[in-house]
Amino acid sequence: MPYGTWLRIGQSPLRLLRQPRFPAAGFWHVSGERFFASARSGTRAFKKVPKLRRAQSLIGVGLGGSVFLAVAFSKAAAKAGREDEAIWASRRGPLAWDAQRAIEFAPLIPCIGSGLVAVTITRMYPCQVALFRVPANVHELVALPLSILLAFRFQLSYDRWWQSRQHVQDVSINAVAIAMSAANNQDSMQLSLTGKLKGEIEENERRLLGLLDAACASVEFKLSCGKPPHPANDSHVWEPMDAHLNPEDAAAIARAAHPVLWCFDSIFSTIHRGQMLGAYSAELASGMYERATAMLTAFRFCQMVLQQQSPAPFMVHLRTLLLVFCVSFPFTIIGYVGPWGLMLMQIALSFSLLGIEFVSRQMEHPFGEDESDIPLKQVMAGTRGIGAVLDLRSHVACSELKLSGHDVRERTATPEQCMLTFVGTVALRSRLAEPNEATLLRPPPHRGPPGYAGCSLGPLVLALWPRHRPLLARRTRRPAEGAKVLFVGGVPPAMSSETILQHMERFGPATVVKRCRGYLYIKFAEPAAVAKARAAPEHLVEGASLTVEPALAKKKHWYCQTDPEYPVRVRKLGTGIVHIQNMISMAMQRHLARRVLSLGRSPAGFYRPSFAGRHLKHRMRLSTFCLGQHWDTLSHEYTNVRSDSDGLPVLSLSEDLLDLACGIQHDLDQKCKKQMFPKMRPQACIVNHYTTEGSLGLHQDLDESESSLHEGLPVISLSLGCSARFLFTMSPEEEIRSCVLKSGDIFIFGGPARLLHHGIQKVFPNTTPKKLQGDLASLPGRLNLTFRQIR
Ligand SMILES: O=C(O)CCC(=O)C(=O)O
Ligand SMILES: [Fe+2]
Repeated sequence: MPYGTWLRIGQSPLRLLRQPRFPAAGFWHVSGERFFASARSGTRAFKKVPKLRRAQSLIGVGLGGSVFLAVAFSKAAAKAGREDEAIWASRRGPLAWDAQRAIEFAPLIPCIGSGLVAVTITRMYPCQVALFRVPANVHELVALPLSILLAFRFQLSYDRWWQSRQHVQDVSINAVAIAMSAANNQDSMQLSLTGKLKGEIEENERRLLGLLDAACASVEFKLSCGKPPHPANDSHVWEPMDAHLNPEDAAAIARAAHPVLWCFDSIFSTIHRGQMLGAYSAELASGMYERATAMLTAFRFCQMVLQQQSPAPFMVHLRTLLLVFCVSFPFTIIGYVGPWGLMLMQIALSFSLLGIEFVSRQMEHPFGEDESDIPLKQVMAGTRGIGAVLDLRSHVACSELKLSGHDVRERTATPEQCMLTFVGTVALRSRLAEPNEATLLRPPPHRGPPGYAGCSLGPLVLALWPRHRPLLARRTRRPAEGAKVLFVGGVPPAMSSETILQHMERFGPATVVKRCRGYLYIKFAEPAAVAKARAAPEHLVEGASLTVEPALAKKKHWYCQTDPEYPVRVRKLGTGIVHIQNMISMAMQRHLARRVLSLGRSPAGFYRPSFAGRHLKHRMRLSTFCLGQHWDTLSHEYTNVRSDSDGLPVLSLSEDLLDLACGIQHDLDQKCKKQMFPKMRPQACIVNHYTTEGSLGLHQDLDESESSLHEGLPVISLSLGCSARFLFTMSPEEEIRSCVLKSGDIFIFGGPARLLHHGIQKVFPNTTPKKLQGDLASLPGRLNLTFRQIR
């Protein structure tokens, strides 16, 4: 049909075509008509519009050139070993033609089919194409719900993949942590125990290590459904599930209907037995139980992901819309673009929309044999090695460990140091394949106590390099006077200071500087004696295990943040409400963490309080202990003894903590250049510990004296460890606001906001700063210290 006829015939039905309904139809509209015309009448149409032809050629060359450049860049990146940039050229890229390609083209086939039908129609009935067109508005109506569903689907599947990956990691990390807690404790026990009991404890520890190893192997087996992983996800070393189990356990796991549950059941009973044998303190055991429960929870999550598909109504609806949209698309643009353009657009649209759906489907099943599936064996391999590494340690006495050729034999080490040295060695040997785990287990960089110097390479090298000795001395920043004083915690109320002094004098001449409830300070004549006392594996006095750490030097404001990585920011959240981000230095945070741990472990340490509900007593979702004055959660009074639990005298509030609270107020005033709150001198400090399941309902701190409340003396709250969402409001009728309190943050409320309603809604797991993880390893979660003046 000649070109003129086409236009003439097209007057009535094809008038529609002139109204650009499809995006960018203006340009393509003309070109499409001319293309169809040219198909019938040779190249006449193009000859008439040479500019248009040039433009089309330029666009073609531009697109082709971009693809060529992208591929060339990817190839160059692949050659340079930059796998992350080699997307197009990699064996997972869209241009790969083997089964490794990450994107499937198969779903394009039906869509290409409908494109071909549309092209055939335009060829056969060029004058009637308008009759076959689906109005663009219909497509727009379908496009909106479709894009919402696709975005939702993609996000959820990606989260599902990523969360599963994290949960697999959690299984592995918690297994390592339990193994290390057990072995670390075992080390200190070994030195004080002999005979049958020691044998039983050792046997129990070996069993626990074997069970943890079997738990990891059985979790892998269950999640991979026994199928071998993709070669890229395989691990070099993979022993059978029962490789480290004793013969009875090996037989039992073979018989067990559900080996994973059997392993966890046995892990729980082994921890319990360790506790019965006296190998693990209640706190240590409860930490281990918590980690074992976290492992089980993580496994359960992965199992749910394995078994649970996305709900059918959602999937059916999404895919129906998708199919309707993609298959009918060529009939919307029919007549607007030429056959080639139509096919290209159809392929591009189907590829992008179906691509989202099929990528989502791949991620929805994160366990399997595909390369993009979670590398279960690789994640677990590092953990499975840990049993052997810990076993190995028992053959290598800590005092003989050599760290990268530097003999540290001269340094007598505490179990804590041994652990750090050991972990350092493990990391150096790269026994833990996973970079995350190695980072997690790496000892925190040396900052504080000089005794740690033997445990990390940096200070050791500095110490051996004379030019840098002054630098090292500065980093330890403990004045000579402070270095002679030792803080002794865990002191039972009935134990006399003389008895403790007698015990300590074996390290050097000493005097008692100050005796408080629950702890005391000893001053030695020589700083070396402090190091010796700290290096002793245990301080058992009249059956009580005392904890020691160097006392803090009294240096003004040394607790303040100086690290530019953590900028201090004062946020005024309302009249009388201030949040100071990152106020407390990492050195102080570590010191506080150790102090809280040592006090919390003593007899008057952490307990789980209850509060009186209307009919029943409820247990609070946190553990607590008080310093200075005890806050009775049942009678809501401050007392000198723990009247709502064991009746023990409350631990004293040490002067350094008191100074800290006063210093914080002083510093805040300096920063804000005015007095922010009436001056408060704390008489009580409540120390709370929240696990990641912990929370504290909205409440007011009302139990201080009327005058304290009336004057608006502030409550100062200091956070350590995991971050938490803190809720607050002036009255329950008003909007509840929230802020995230991170480790080292201070929250103060006082003045007109003294009766603020506040609480902790959620503790975010795995948010403890890396440098603090080592100190809080046996008490993961969040710590909070609130200072208040009672009278
Ligand atoms: O943990 C916190 O941040 C709040 C503690 C608290 O409100 C309290 O102990 O009264
Ligand atoms: Fe409170």
